[in-house]
Amino acid sequence: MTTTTHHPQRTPQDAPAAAAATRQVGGGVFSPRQLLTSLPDALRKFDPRHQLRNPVMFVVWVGSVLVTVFAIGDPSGFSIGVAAWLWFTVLFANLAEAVAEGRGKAQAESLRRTKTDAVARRLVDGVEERVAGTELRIGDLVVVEAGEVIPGDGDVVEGIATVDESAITGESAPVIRESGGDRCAVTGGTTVLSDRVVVRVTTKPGESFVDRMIALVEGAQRQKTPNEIALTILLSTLTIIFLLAVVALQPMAAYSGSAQSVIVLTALLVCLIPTTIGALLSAIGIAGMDRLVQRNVLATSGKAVEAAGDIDTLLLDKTGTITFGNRRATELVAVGGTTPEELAAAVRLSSLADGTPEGRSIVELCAERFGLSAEPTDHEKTGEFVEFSANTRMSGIDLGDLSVRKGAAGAVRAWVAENGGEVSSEVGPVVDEISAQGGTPLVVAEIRGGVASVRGVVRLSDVVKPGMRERFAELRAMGIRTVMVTGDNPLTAKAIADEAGVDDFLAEAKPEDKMALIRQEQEGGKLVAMTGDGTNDAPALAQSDVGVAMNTGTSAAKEAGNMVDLDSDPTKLIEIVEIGKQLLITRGALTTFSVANDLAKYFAILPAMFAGIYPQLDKLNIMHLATPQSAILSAVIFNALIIVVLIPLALRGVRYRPSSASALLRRNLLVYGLGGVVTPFAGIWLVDLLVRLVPGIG
Ligand SMILES: Nc1ncnc2c1ncn2[C@@H]1O[C@H](COP(=O)(O)OP(=O)(O)OP(=O)(O)O)[C@@H](O)[C@H]1O
Ligand SMILES: [K+]
Ligand SMILES: [Mg+2]
Repeated sequence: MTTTTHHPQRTPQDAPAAAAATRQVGGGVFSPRQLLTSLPDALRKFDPRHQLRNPVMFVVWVGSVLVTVFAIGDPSGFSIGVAAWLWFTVLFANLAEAVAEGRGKAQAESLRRTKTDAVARRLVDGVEERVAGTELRIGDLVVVEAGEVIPGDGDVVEGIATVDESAITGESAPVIRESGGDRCAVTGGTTVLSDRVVVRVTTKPGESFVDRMIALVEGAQRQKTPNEIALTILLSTLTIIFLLAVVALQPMAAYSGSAQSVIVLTALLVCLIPTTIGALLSAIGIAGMDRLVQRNVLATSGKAVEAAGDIDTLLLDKTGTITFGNRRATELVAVGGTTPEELAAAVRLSSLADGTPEGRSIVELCAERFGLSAEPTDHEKTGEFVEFSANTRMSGIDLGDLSVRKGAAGAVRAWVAENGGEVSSEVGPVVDEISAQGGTPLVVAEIRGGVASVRGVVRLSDVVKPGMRERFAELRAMGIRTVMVTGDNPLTAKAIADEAGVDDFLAEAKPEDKMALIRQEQEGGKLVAMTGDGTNDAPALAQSDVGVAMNTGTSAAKEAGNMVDLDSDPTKLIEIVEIGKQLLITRGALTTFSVANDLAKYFAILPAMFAGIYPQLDKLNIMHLATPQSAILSAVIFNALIIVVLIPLALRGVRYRPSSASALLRRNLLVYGLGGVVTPFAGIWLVDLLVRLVPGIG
């Protein structure tokens, strides 16, 4: 069997770059050709059932039908022109959504290719049988050896292997997957490169990670977020107000002897209701998800992506998130007259059945340094193993009248005291020294012949991932407080916290403490993000507003969170926050633009419409639009074209630079508010120059 130490560690810095290179297929820059390739999908969206989901565009759809009926009854350049351009308005909105969805399709395609029909070697009562991967059920055990594709999602329950996950992560460096610890989860469709593992299947066929990923990037599972629903309600309200305003116009117009036709009123209504944002809203949301996928992050909810834009506090677990997480025994320190050999014998015994990476590394160290066997004798097999848990923070064995425990210093001290023993004064300084250096001390104690005593300390070493400090500084600049939460002791926690550069830390945290800390922050009105990898992080990941599970982590962690980072890079949250902020800003900016745009159109068209009856209004017709008809048609055309013009911005997103919320608001009001007022005047004037050439209009 290989050991984990000699494998190259992939660094979180270069992973996203490599992944991005392979992920350019679907995303990246917008090209006008996408408008053409998405046309069939856009046409399918004319289905009224689809339109109903978007009240603003549904009104346009109904208006188009209405005007078409009238245009057929009384065909003219004007009526046909308005009808055609109203349909174009609906088409352009459909296109925006179809283009956004289309970018995910290419990614989905490349993912589908990983769904090979792998043959599984299922274990039934220790006997292997070959079945199709699609026949696997939750709980099945399968054997996978070097060169074979893992047939389904699951947890490694036996063995250790290097796995090529490039099919999913785009990252070519192999990763280590092993039983017992926080790095046990494997994904169907990835390939085992070395060794042999037994995997317990954790998902049903059709509901695997890749299946869900495909559904996600295709936007098939997209549901409106609470923010989107709120905005849709606001837009619908505006639509109703404008509908009433337009209807109220008619008696006024009739009174002055110029009752307006249904075509004109419908055209006016469509120009006034917020069609720009109505058309682009869904594309903005899909594009946000897409940007995440391109950064190798999978979000299961759009709500989480939005929440990421407003995060105040980020909690990170230590082992496996801030550090690489392959915590290994590197030294044994005997205390109180115990010889190193005696300590090794005791700690080996306590770890023989300990399947965690820590436990196995202890057995390996004892074999390497003391020549002790890594396999239990028949007598040792009769012992009762005490499994490690994050709550007890201890593990060990009871064998006849001998009991051995190893674990966190506090937990083992308490165990010794409970059993009437005394802790040698040598233990404290050793524990403190290991902790101060960022190592994790495991204290080893025994009850032998009825006497409880500490025999020594194991040093577990782990390495902080590079580049953490700079990236936490970036998070600080974005106004986000970083807190490391760990089950480890306060001294170790402090040493690692200092090295990594987090703002604060919480040590000796049990799973429920991590969750309580999140609740406490949330009760103070804060939005909390959490990154973690372990089963003991799962409750906290579920409680947090944004729960990012490391891909290297356990299935429990991945299920509990609402995002998975395929690169297992805890500082990925910086990009997640940026994407969230960008999403919120883009939506805000385009809403501002849309509403300003609509109000401006009101003042642009009305004077031209009524100039015939109220000649004094002609002074307000500052653009000197040719005729009321050309003014109306020009406005409808402009109203449709602006949607297409803004598709690239909706997909790309408004750029986010760290700055205060009020500065950002001021800038956006200036650019998108003022821009929204001015553009229609210029745009309608330009379109009018062309439209007036159409016979019967100018
Ligand atoms: N196999 C083991 N046997 C005995 N004690 C262990 C074992 N593994 C870990 N411990 C002790 O239990 C403590 C708590 O472990 P836990 O997994 O809850 O947190 P952690 O891995 O240290 O930190 P994090 O929460 O950041 O992952 C560890 O710090 C260590 O002292
Ligand atoms: K409009
Ligand atoms: Mg842990």
